[in-house]
Amino acid sequence: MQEIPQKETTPFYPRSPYGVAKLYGYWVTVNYREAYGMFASNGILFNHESPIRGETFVTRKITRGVARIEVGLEQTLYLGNLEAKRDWGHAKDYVEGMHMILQADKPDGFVLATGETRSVREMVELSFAHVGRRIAWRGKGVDETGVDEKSGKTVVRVDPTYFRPTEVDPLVGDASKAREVLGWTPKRSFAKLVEEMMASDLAEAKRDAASGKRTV
Ligand SMILES: C[C@H]1O[C@H](OP(=O)(O)OP(=O)(O)OC[C@H]2O[C@@H](n3cnc4c(=O)[nH]c(N)nc43)[C@H](O)[C@@H]2O)[C@@H](O)[C@@H](O)C1=O
Repeated sequence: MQEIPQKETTPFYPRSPYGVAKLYGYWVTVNYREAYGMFASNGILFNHESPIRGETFVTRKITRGVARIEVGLEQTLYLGNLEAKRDWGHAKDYVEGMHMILQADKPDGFVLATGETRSVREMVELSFAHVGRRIAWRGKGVDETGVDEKSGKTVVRVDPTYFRPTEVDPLVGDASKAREVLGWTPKRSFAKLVEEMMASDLAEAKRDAASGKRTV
């Protein structure tokens, strides 16, 4: 990581082919703006989540997994790096931010982020707390497990398959420019985001349980 927190002027250091490809999009936008005077802006959006987030991204994987464990459809949630930290915001705030970027007086580049980080571990604890379960962590590294204090069952395990070859740690944004120039600030808290995702995934898990659907 080149600078913490990351702002518009922080040098890019992409850590995946996907990140590398995004830099093409970033610079071609700058180029069209500077070369042809087009209203072309970049939004540099940190992680933004919601109940309709894809099931393989870690926030949704956690809320969906916890809900399915709660209704008895699954036993265990397998995760990668529990210490990974992200700046997770609510997608609705980011969509509002994108709209504001396009209404600005002039085109430019803006970081949209909450400025707060949480770990995967915290996300797990908060999600289980929504169904009244406290997690006790036992062991270390790949052998670490999360035990539901109420039932004594192991509900979280580490699977190294999910480790990233080049982890970005910690990822946290500074959205001061968006606040000062556009008046954008995220309105929805992390706790509210998790609450919304858990409510949605619990409803879905209950529907799946009622219809006998047990697919992962
Ligand atoms: C800003 C950026 O945001 C997103 O990309 P991402 O940050 O890679 O999102 P993610 O939810 O896959 O991983 C978040 C963190 O969670 C850790 N982690 C632990 N255990 C598991 C695990 O079991 N699964 C996954 N997926 N991640 C895990 C993993 O190591 C990583 O540190 C996209 O919107 C992307 O489009 C984008 O632009």
